[in-house]
Amino acid sequence: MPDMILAADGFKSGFVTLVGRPNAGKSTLLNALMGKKIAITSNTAQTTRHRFRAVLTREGFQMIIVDTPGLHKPHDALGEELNTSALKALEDVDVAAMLIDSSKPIGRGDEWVAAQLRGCRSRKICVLSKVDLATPDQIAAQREAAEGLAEWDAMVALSAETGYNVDAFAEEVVYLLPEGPAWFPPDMETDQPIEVVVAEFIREKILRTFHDEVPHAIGVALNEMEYDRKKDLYRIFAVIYVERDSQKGIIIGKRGAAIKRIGIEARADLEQLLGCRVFLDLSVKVKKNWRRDASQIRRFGYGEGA
Ligand SMILES: Nc1nc2c(ncn2[C@@H]2O[C@H](COP(=O)(O)OP(=O)(O)OP(=O)(O)O)[C@@H](O)[C@H]2O)c(=O)[nH]1
Repeated sequence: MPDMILAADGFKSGFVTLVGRPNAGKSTLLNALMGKKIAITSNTAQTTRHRFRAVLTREGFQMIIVDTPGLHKPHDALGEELNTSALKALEDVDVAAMLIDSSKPIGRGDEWVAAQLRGCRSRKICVLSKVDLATPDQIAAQREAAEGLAEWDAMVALSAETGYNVDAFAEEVVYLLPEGPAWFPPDMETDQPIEVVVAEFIREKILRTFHDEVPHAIGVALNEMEYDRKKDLYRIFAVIYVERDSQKGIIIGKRGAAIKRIGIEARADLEQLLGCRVFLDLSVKVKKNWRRDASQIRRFGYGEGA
């Protein structure tokens, strides 16, 4: 990275959080802002489990992005954990950006998220997401409806998928950030340990392969991850935890076909992430009710205090 002035008159820095109901497009926007894949995405709602920090440093600013899990009404212990961390993320951020899917009518979920936002002190940006899926009339109507939800400092209609207006969104965020120095080194892009990112990448492949068949019933733990310097190769041994024998069967598939495909896809992504060859060993274990036990959730590395 070239020399960069990281503390000077006019340098801006601060914390930004992306909120919105599950599937609104928060992780995709985070990846689009970063210009690379950092967060996992999928069609299954509530994909994001970690309070995740990404750091974007450019000439004149540093934004630290907290990608919150979708705010929603909890229905099990995992849900409660997610809600608590989402609400915590709203405190003490400089800018909160609420994503509203342009292609879907505003619903009670959006209203609920907006109500949480109204009470917080941060500056607020309304993001109308996924405009590539909506007609101009739909977007105009959404804009009008969204205006009544909170007192917005700015409103941006964008598509994280095509990249349309992602830069405009970044500019609005920077405009609203306070002046301050860079808090992190400019080449640092995430504060997650690499093991967590690796486990999340594997989980993403499973969610994408099975959609709603095994939605929240899986957790991924790494038993071992070691780098072989001589061979320039990572050896990764991961365990996929499920709640029931039937789920184990689904994940393994006929004669191991499903888990083999997951392994191949995850390995391709991991080789890109780690910049070297990867040997990936996946196994599946049944652990009943792990989702209902909050201490277990922490042990798996999800939620607060992980
Ligand atoms: N067409 C289109 N699809 C998008 C866009 N942004 C996100 N998506 C898709 O919408 C789905 C949900 O996106 P995510 O980024 O995972 O949503 P999220 O808000 O992080 O979801 P949670 O983790 O459940 O809170 C994924 O299938 C994305 O590919 C967009 O701008 N255009």
